[in-house]
Amino acid sequence: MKIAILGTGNLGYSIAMGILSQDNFNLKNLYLTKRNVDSLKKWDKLPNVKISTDNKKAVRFSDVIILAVQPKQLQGVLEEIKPQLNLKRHTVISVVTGRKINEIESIIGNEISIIRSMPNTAISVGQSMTCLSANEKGKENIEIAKSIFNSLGKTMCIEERLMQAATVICASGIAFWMRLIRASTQGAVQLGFDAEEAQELSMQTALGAASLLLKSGNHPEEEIDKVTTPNGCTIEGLNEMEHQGLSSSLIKGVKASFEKINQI
Ligand SMILES: NC(=O)C1=CN([C@@H]2O[C@H](COP(=O)(O)OP(=O)(O)OC[C@H]3O[C@@H](n4cnc5c(N)ncnc54)[C@H](OP(=O)(O)O)[C@@H]3O)[C@@H](O)[C@H]2O)C=CC1
Ligand SMILES: O=C(O)[C@@H]1CCC=N1
Repeated sequence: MKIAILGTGNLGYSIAMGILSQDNFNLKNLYLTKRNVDSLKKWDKLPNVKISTDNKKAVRFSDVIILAVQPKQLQGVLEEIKPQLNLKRHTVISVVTGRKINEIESIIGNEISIIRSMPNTAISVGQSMTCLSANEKGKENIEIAKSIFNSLGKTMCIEERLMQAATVICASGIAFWMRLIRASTQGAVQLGFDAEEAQELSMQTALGAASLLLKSGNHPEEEIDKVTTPNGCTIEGLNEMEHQGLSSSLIKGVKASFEKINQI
């Protein structure tokens, strides 16, 4: 596969990390662009990686174009690469928040494959939850996007109207879960663990909770019932958390994030 990432910032870099660290990724060429390429220099010597400021050249040498610039930068990049795009050859994948497929089509046309994708930064370690939706032409090439993102985590094809919600739950969501892990770590330190031990306990417990639900297919409350011994310490802690608004504050945070995304 010949892939270009236009805008190798936080997310683009994470995608590149994921691609380059997968042994079985079918990669022929990875073109990485940004305006100041200093932060990408460490990859300069890899035989199948090209670092450049030249978006047009990156498009000419690639089949799959991943757009990972900030929302306000997208229009300029699309206008710049439009003359290089080949309707039959290229698949354009945008990870840009809040920019709809029809906005992209209004610049590069609707005869080219356009896929909107929402991964998260765990893509760097092959554990992203990535949502995908496509324009009519892109539906023919959705397997290309699936094969990229399935090798870097899991994918779900969704209706485009849900893409903003997916951004909050999965892309912003990773920050929400990190903050919960940090809060649990702080609790563990208060109970006597040193910081490093505390973080390890929190991280593995979070991983265990998610793995248990994924593998068993059970509802969280079914698993919670197995932990809450009657009159025990777990229900005491859980109820206090709920009195303080744990679920409510999470839901309100998700809603606030969703309201903001519609203004981006
Ligand atoms: N960060 C995240 O976790 C997630 C981000 N997203 C979305 O992904 C996109 C990127 O986000 P993020 O990585 O955080 O942002 P960054 O600002 O870190 O990355 C954007 C990159 O684009 C580069 N860039 C800007 N203009 C151009 C240009 N004309 N040509 C080539 N490169 C350019 C910038 O580098 P330079 O200035 O050197 O050119 C920068 O490295 C955004 O739309 C964001 O909403 C989606 C999901 C998760
Ligand atoms: O915070 C943001 O706007 C972007 C989108 C999701 C993650 N980062």
